[in-house]
Amino acid sequence: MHMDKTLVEIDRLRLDYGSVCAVKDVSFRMKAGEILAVIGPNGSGKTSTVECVEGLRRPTSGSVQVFGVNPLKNRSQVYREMGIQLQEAEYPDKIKVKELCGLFSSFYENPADWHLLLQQLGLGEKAGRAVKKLSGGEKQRLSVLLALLPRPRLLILDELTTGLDPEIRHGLWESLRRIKEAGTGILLVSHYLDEVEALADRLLYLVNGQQEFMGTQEEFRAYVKRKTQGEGWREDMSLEKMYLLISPKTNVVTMEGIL
Ligand SMILES: Nc1ncnc2c1ncn2[C@@H]1O[C@H](COP(=O)(O)OP(=O)(O)OP(=O)(O)O)[C@@H](O)[C@H]1O
Repeated sequence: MHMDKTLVEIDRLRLDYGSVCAVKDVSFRMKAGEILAVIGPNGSGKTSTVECVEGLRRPTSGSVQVFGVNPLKNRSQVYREMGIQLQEAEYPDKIKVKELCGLFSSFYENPADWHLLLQQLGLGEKAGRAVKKLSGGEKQRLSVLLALLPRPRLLILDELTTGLDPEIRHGLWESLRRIKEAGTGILLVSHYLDEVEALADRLLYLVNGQQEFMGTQEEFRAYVKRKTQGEGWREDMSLEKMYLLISPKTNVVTMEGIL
């Protein structure tokens, strides 16, 4: 296994979209066999950061290395060992689940067994169904399956379990733990902090493109306690409660003036 290997190394990443600075000064390393969760409010730069890792965006400054190379310049090499969960992929109207699995498998030299993955993800019965006709949760699971086909060393998941029922969510978490134990690094973008709490070894917390915190869940606990100076603090707080305690307050819509 590649347990001791650095998978991702980001140094002082900055990404501007014209006059908008989406990512300001982000630096971290990610190792094989760890789950790193990227958290933060809407628009805080999570997807932009991850897209730099995927080699889809050119950093304005700073450097990004994946498997020791620049993912922008070596995309095909990197993609052989990177699995990306595509959120809003459009597929031909009539393509069936099994056809899509076969097609994606043909991209890789040694793909994972998609028949087995279909069973494991509870999609065994849907092999002959048109992808367009799957439910939201089924499409979501199919996107995870496609990301696993390259037997990735690095798996990138954006909003993994949106729209999934509790049983399937928990089943997926268990699968991810096994995948991690086998040495795959998982970069997880999520607003579901119960999911992050259950899975992540380390957290990258972004606010306005700035890296506010990077460290383990234990370290995050200490960080929140320090930052709030104990105000509103409780020792048994969930990650979500801690997050709410320190997150920038946004306007709350009330029904006054609407009704
Ligand atoms: N293609 C683009 N062109 C211009 N601005 C963009 C573009 N993509 C993102 N942005 C802006 O960059 C900032 C960061 O966006 P990004 O999508 O990385 O945030 P995010 O943390 O992933 O948000 P969310 O939680 O809503 O998915 C936001 O202000 C967003 O409006």
